[in-house]
Amino acid sequence: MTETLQTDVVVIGAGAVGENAADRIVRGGLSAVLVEAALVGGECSYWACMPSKALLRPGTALKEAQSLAGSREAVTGTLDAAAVLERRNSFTSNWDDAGQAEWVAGAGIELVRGRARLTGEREVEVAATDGRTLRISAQHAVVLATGSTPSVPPIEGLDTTDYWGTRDATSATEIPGRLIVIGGGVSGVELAQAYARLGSKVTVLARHDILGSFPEPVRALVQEGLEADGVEVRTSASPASVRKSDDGGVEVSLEGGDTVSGDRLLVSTGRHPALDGLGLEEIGLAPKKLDTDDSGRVMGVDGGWLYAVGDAAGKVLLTHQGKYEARATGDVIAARAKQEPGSAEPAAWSRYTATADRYAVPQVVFTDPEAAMVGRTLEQARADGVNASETSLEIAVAGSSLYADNYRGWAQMVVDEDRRVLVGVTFVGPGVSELLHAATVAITGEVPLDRLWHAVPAYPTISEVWLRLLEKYGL
Ligand SMILES: Cc1cc2nc3c(=O)[nH]c(=O)nc-3n(C[C@H](O)[C@H](O)[C@H](O)COP(=O)(O)OP(=O)(O)OC[C@H]3O[C@@H](n4cnc5c(N)ncnc54)[C@H](O)[C@@H]3O)c2cc1C
Ligand SMILES: NC(=O)c1ccc[n+]([C@@H]2O[C@H](COP(=O)([O-])OP(=O)(O)OC[C@H]3O[C@@H](n4cnc5c(N)ncnc54)[C@H](O)[C@@H]3O)[C@@H](O)[C@H]2O)c1
Repeated sequence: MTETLQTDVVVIGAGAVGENAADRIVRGGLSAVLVEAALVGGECSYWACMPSKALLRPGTALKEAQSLAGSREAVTGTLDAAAVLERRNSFTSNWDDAGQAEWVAGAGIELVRGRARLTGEREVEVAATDGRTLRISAQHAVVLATGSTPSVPPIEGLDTTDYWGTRDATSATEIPGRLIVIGGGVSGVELAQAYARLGSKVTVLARHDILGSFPEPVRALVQEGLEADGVEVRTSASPASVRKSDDGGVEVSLEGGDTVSGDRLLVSTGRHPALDGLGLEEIGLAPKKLDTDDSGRVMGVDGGWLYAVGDAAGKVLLTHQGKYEARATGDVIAARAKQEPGSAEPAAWSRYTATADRYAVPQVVFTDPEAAMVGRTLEQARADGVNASETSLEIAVAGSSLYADNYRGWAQMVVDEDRRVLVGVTFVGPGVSELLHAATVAITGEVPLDRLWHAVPAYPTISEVWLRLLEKYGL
């Protein structure tokens, strides 16, 4: 049976990003239908951010207690893996999205459960989970918030071997004896450490180095942290083939001849926008990646009614940044519908653009030590034509020595010398994730270094490293 529905805006995908886009659209006075094929809340809530951080945090808390004389003596046991998994389950609401669906209803958004595809201009068809087919006409816009899909590397034998993706690793109910991780990116290192601390013997296979987008001192300290937990980190290790071993486990053969054996294989080799099966060809698009402007509008679509946000847009694959894009896009759709001034061609840094995507994206890698970076590295800044300098030092201040015995960390600031403002800041060390937002504010606000000098860090905190950086810079 086919039914028709009219609304102002259709949002496809109810991950964190789609939810936020629909919320802003409704707050802006328009109606919105939100279509979800699986769980409302998406990847981050059930298979990514929340469960992975829930798997990591108890190990870090234990390590923190062990890093101080006095509390160290009080810790006599090891992690209770079953209790960690149980706590993880509570953070995913046991993979039940009733609470999220309730929030959607409370926000005045109409939820349709099913798989959506574009069938023409402002037209969406949904194969609903209850068997109906819905044809939805959107008066103003359609927003793609369909997330991303794991990229599977062309490794011989992988298609016939049983392996874990990040979804399996974040929702697992058993701790493998020996875990092989292919991919030394953010997911790979976080999950490697989580499982090592839960009792697995872990080997990471990184094609080049781990955390390739971070400066070298970060990579070195995180690698040391992994190795301290017994993780074997093999860099410049390219898997050539994979096969099931005779003992029921898995064997990975590396280019050059070495073989690594394990009980489980985790493949975490990146993700790409989920655009397949969306009917983009119906409107003359067939991209691997969409081209969007800073308001989220997809370029090359007559009438400018199609938008993409979050992982689907493929600019920054991070929840907080996708939600930021969703706020800008939701607001601009509502404003354009009302022809509000400044919404047609919004200025950079207006509420209708996600300008920070280009200058000030913060990211934390929740390993122990943590790695935290915002903005550009020295190399990125120079490649962008910025007259950039770098100042870096080891984190060794009163606050860090109190935080942990034998504290080790490193900090770097990248300065645009022509404007004397920060364009990038990186920290690595225990507890540095909470330092990052100060850097994000300084970069986004383009705070002049001579004024930043007057932002005095409280004593004794790890933030004192800001003062040391500015002093070393020459202030
Ligand atoms: C292991 C792991 C850990 C991570 N940890 C972090 C972290 O700590 N911090 C961080 O910021 N980011 C983290 N990320 C990245 C983060 O998970 C993503 O950036 C975020 O989930 C993207 O949100 P989204 O709403 O764009 O997409 P998703 O959360 O993927 O949501 C998209 C939704 O669209 C639905 N959908 C797709 N196609 C259709 C269709 N045709 N019809 C209807 N519905 C459809 C899907 O079912 C899904 O629910 C992590 C990623 C991984 C893999
Ligand atoms: N804490 C966080 O914010 C967090 C945590 C996890 C994931 N994420 C995000 O989710 C996205 C996906 O994470 P990810 O770690 O899968 O992707 P990624 O792009 O960060 O890392 C993928 C890694 O796999 C490697 N790789 C690719 N093909 C390979 C092959 N054939 N053999 C060996 N190695 C190969 C790459 O060199 C890279 O190091 C990322 O954009 C990341 O930012 C964020």
